[in-house]
Amino acid sequence: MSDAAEPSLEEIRALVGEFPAADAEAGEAAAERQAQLTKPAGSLGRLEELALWLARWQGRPDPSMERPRVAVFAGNHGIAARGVSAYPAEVTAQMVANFIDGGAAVNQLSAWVGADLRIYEMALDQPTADFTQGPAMADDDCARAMAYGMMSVEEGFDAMALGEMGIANTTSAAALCLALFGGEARDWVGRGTGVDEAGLARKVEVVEAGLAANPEARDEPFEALRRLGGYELAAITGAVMACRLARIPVVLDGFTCTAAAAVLHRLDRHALDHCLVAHRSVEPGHARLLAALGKTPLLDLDMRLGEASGAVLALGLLQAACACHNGMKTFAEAGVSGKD
Ligand SMILES: O=C(O)c1ccc[n+]([C@@H]2O[C@H](COP(=O)([O-])O)[C@@H](O)[C@H]2O)c1
Ligand SMILES: Cc1cc2nc[nH]c2cc1C
Repeated sequence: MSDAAEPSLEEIRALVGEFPAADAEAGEAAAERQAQLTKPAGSLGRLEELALWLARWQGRPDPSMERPRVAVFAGNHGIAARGVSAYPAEVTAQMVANFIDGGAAVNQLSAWVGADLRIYEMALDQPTADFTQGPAMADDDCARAMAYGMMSVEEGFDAMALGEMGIANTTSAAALCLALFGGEARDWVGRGTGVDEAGLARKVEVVEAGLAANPEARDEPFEALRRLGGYELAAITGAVMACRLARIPVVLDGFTCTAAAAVLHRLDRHALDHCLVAHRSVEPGHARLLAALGKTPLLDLDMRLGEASGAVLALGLLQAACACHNGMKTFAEAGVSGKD
């Protein structure tokens, strides 16, 4: 039974219909300034696009990246017991301890960009159910995880970088993508933390068994999330929604994080307009997913770590885009001759 204070999945789903559009006026004002900056038109390439995208979603002609937040959600998965990861399930909690202690890659990268890093640990001692046997989450557990992710979003941040930690979650993400976008299990499955050939074959089997046990996952995106996702994935879906409602730009990390956000794309193809994908993960399903979403990642650094590492790197590029956009002189200010 769902508590009166806790929203149901239906109530959360209804929020998609309330998603605001970007601020076109702020975008136009930013574009007008950009056209006057001391560079050949378009010569800063995607840095120019990034500045305009930030301006539209922040609703200001001078986009800011002084206050970025990083949110990493951690959860455990019942399917971890099926030998689908190169690492044991205990690593999820051990890495959370490492994040809190400051010893992980995401800590160093967050310090490098000056981001506020938050770790959200989600009932690590209670993994989701094994989705080869039925739904991973009950309705109210999934709704609660989504609401938890939504609550991580506070006003006052310039952008939100999202990421996850959860042993076995690349298998969950693969099953989710198969339910959302179709194809074959092998199209969405990869080596994750580094499984061998036998591990890869087990991942394919587990994804196929998951879809066989949860045929309803193909019918509706939130059902796919509930049946095949995990707590950290549901929290990411919720955080992406809350950012959209607050018009906070989002930077998505790798395959697992993008898969969680993709649930919303299947409900509304403009639902992820406030999101950019930081990098293309080595996980082969990520390229396929990016194509399905029509998103071009910013970076391709052969990374496959997760924990928001790629997303935080991309925050650095957003800061560079803002520095140029706000700090450069115009042709008139600098006394540089324009195009003939
Ligand atoms: O998101 C990605 O692109 C990604 C690719 C490979 C591994 N990961 C991370 O590794 C864990 C999942 O890998 P696995 O092999 O346990 O499914 C999880 O903690 C993720 O953060 C993440
Ligand atoms: C060590 C380790 C660190 C991680 N960070 C995110 N996912 C991870 C998976 C493992 C195995």
